[in-house]
Amino acid sequence: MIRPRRSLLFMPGSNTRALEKARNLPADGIILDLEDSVAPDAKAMARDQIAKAIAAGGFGKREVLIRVNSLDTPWWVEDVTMAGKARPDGILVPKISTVDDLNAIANRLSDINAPTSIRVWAMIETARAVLDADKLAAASRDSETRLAGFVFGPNDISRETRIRMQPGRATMIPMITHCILATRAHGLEILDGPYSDISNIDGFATECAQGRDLGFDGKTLIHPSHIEACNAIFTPPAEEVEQARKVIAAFEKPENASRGAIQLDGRMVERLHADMARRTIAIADAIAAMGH
Ligand SMILES: CC(C)(COP(=O)(O)OP(=O)(O)OC[C@H]1O[C@@H](n2cnc3c(N)ncnc32)[C@H](O)[C@@H]1OP(=O)(O)O)[C@@H](O)C(=O)NCCC(=O)NCCSC(=O)C[C@H](O)C(=O)O
Ligand SMILES: [Mg+2]
Repeated sequence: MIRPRRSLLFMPGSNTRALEKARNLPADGIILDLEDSVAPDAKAMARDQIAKAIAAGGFGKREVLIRVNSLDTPWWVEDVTMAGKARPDGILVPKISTVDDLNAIANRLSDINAPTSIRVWAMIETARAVLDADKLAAASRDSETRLAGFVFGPNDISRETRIRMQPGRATMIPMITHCILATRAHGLEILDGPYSDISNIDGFATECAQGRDLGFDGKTLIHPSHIEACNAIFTPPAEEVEQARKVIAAFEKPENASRGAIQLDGRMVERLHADMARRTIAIADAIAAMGH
């Protein structure tokens, strides 16, 4: 089943107001954070608050992820244990670098008999993770890892590598493309990292459209004011959906049953375009079902 992931909004697990607001925001998903946005002395409180928020429900069709702390911290075991019991749709694990990291998360989830419905998302935000993106994505073939996809983390990549984050992202495009190829080679999803310049709505929209064109399935966000533009940019336009329906209808005609390529409105279309069209329609239908 295709699930729209145009917009996934991060919020600090320690921010009661944000957790409350999340129930009514038109994001496709929310990421309840225990990592960077939560101070060390607020980790326990945030963990408790997230568990209570998920138990209270009210997030509707929004996908709910918990971002736990990374494996090199004293908090991750308690974070994953809470998440396994709280039963979000998934957990997002920062600074995954090796398949052993993925296995450590899988083992903890298995030790606490966490339901298999809880999927794992890996943040790709270390140099090692980018270099080994294919190996990490290949680990999804072992269902024990529960790996559903990647989230690109430009801030940590910049911190570790000293590669600068610049408007237009020329410095980061090679690694973004490398990560996107790795996910697609193994049938995974991948979400773009957040845009920090909250008030620069034009800059945000430009980066969002670039992320879509590079092949991301959606974008992670840090502020509610980014949700609407993000949803609009990652929604297939009506004319694209209409064209997709025409392509499918054309190949369903009896006279085209044995043809691999046909002419439609002056353009060549092949059966691979019908496959792409079916995906466009599926995602458009899934977005319509979200109701926002
Ligand atoms: C950045 C913020 C701290 C700004 O917060 P604030 O100053 O309160 O913003 P506003 O006054 O503009 O807020 C207006 C209203 O919207 C609510 N709000 C704000 N942000 C969120 C949110 N993320 N989710 C839900 N609701 C939100 C405020 O409560 C206000 O509501 P109201 O009271 O009704 O007026 C803040 O936006 C924030 O904390 N954002 C998330 C930060 C975060 O999670 N960071 C971690 C993810 S990014 C990352 O980790 C990078 C990655 O790992 C990498 O390496 O690249
Ligand atoms: Mg990060």
